[in-house]
Amino acid sequence: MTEPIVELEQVTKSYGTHTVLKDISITLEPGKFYTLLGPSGCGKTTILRTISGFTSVTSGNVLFNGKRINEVPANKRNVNTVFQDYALFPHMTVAENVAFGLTLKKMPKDQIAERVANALKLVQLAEFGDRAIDELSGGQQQRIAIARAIVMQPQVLLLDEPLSALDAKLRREMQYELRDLQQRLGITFLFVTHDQEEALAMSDEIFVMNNGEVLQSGSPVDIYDEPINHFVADFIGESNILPGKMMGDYQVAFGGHQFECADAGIPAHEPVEIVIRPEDLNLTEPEHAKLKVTIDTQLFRGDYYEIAATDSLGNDWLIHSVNPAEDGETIGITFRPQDLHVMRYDEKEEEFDARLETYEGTEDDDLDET
Ligand SMILES: Nc1ncnc2c1ncn2[C@@H]1O[C@H](COP(=O)(O)OP(=O)(O)OP(=O)(O)O)[C@@H](O)[C@H]1O
Repeated sequence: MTEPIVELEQVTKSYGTHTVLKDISITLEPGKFYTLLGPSGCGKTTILRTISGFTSVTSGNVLFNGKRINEVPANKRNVNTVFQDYALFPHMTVAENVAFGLTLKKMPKDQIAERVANALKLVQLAEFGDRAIDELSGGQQQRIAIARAIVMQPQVLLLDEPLSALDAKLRREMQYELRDLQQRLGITFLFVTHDQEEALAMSDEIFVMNNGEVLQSGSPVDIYDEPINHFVADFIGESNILPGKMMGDYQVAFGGHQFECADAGIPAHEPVEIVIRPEDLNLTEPEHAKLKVTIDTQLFRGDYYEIAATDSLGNDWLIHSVNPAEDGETIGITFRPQDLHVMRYDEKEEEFDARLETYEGTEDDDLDET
């Protein structure tokens, strides 16, 4: 494994009796794009602040290149932050804004000019150095805030919801740009968002947080396909989450029937939850499927129909289908066993990872659609 650049070891942060970070352990490797994803107030910004040095930790360690930096002041850490509101100085030009940190460090003027020009080029605003800040669009201001951070040549760039003030289209463009910039610079980005689509699109690795804890970490695909619990399954993408019962390895019961699945290592008869993504469900004639649902309503979403339906036990279902259905119609739904994911109640990430590792690849690849 590559040597980590930043590590949080069992970091806890409390304000009085209010604990906002609970035993956080995360590792960042050089040159990767990481995202902290979670709802408002879950502690994302506080994690950034413990790394940048603007907040002290109550217990635990913050390491940078293997060295403990708990007591190292913010200005001595090789980390820069891009803030949500950009925090640009309105009375300075673009170039003066970008140069600000280097001027404070008393770097020679010609070197500053060269570094500023490079940074502006990297964010595609090479010609904008003499502009006033209020002559820039929101997206351009956003890029200047990034230029001001990268001009310092940090080893780690922290980005606190940097795209939240932009409209949807610009936000998408900036997602490409930021990802591209991270790859060109080759430095570690730790990006904060509460937007799951943004996290899935941009990250090498996501830390899903709730209530001061990291619930799950992994690649976007792993987290989407194998969420650890109800919160993660619900927060990331759209899901059908139903109560069920494990019947033995690769067998699970829910909705009044037993199904093959790709999950194992869970005791028989244990109550579990089932996740099936709406896009993994197929509509068929009722006689061709164990599960039958009645269509409640549907919305045309451009490239698919989003269909809301209910099964005979009263469970709600969300189905994405390229073909429309008819309101009130009873239809069958099928899915592939490998698209059904079983979650244990209260399983910890280490137990979940160990179980996946033991059983991964041992499932029968010839499982039939049910
Ligand atoms: N200086 C402080 N004093 C007391 N409580 C604080 C302080 N800073 C943050 N908190 C609390 O810590 C919790 C986590 O806040 P934090 O800003 O890290 O959340 P967040 O996930 O970044 O939220 P958002 O997405 O809304 O920015 C919140 O309950 C917040 O009220």
